[in-house]
Amino acid sequence: MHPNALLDLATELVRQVVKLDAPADTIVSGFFKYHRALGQRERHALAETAYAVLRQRLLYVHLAQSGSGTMERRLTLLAWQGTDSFRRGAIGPNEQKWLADVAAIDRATLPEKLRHNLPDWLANPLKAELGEEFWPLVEEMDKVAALDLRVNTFKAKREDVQAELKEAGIDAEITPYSPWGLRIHGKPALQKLALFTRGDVEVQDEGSQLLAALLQAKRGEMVVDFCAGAGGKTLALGATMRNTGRLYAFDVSGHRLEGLKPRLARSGLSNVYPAQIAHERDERIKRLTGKIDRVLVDAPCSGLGTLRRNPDLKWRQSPKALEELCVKQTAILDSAARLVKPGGRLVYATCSLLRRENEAIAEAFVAAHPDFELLPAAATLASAHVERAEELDVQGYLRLWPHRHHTDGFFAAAWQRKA
Ligand SMILES: C[S@@+](CC[C@H](N)C(=O)[O-])C[C@H]1O[C@@H](n2cnc3c(N)ncnc32)[C@H](O)[C@@H]1O
Repeated sequence: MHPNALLDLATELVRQVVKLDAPADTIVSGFFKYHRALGQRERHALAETAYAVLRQRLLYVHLAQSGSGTMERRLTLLAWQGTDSFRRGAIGPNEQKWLADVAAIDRATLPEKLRHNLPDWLANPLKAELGEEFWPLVEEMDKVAALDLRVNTFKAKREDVQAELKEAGIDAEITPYSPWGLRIHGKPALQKLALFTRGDVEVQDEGSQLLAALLQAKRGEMVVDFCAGAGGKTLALGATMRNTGRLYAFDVSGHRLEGLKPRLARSGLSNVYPAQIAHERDERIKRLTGKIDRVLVDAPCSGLGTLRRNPDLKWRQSPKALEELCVKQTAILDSAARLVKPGGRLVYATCSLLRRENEAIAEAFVAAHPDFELLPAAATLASAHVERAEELDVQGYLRLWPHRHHTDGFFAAAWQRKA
């Protein structure tokens, strides 16, 4: 495609994502469905440019106050993630000069807000939580996440999958913590590989894999994945259960549960029972009261731990939405806890970085439920063959940070119901 035409398309995509009226990944995939002729490298340049605008939106909007052309074109030129020669081929001397002038600005002299590119309601609690580590987190969240795979150990061995990927020209390293993980840098097309279609691997961030390790569902048990969605964690739990016992996958969204079906078919698991529920107090759930060995609550949350992949969330979430989520999290956790039998295990997890959705919810839960006692994360994870588990534990909770662990941000608390 001619550079001018590609830049125009990139500008159009940026125009759509900065409206912030829908999730960026939905907009990007819809855009590519419409523009089918775009090649792999062109798609990559366009998507990464749109994401770069979202990551550093405050900075780019500030810099784009100068220059000419539409605001979206200026943002696109500033954030361009394709080759530089391509960008040069699409612009005239005036834009060239403007870009050079902007590049000469010393970013370190800019106000703090333009350097961290976060709304105050998010920057302030993170600074309070992390102190000097706030800036390494900011830096890490501006990076593109690596691609993590979870090996389906019900079907395959990690070293065999690694060798098969190597044969396909893909270098995959063993993840530092998860006993089932492989990490790939770059974005090779995996969907057509035999090991993907036959269900030997699933794409899953190492952090998500560690939540399944914390629940440690075993052979023959009754297990509930209370907020199963498209079943990323369900599949990991089914594999640790070695396809035995009974694993209920609940969610209020039938659409999300639909997404589980093809993955389940690939996985070879037949112990999973997906069911759409109306809400967390659904009659179907009540029948399971006190009968379940292990319950996972992968709660709906702000998703702010996934900013590397979903940078639009920092602009689309709000303090009000956060408060509503916290009410929901408390209600779901309360209902899910009723299912756990004496001696059974409950795990509450989010992919949020904020205390408000994490420690605060967990602390309020134990205050209201003295029959649940914390299972310290380090020892619990170590017993599930997680390497260097002590690095993941903060005050007994699993706490994953992008800049410390190179995973998405996650929180999880595991409790045992007293017998
Ligand atoms: C963080 S996502 C789950 C992701 C999923 N566990 C995975 O690994 O792919 C949270 C899910 O909670 C679901 N949810 C929201 N309210 C719920 C409720 N009251 N009861 C059960 N699930 C609920 C949402 O539909 C969403 O799929």
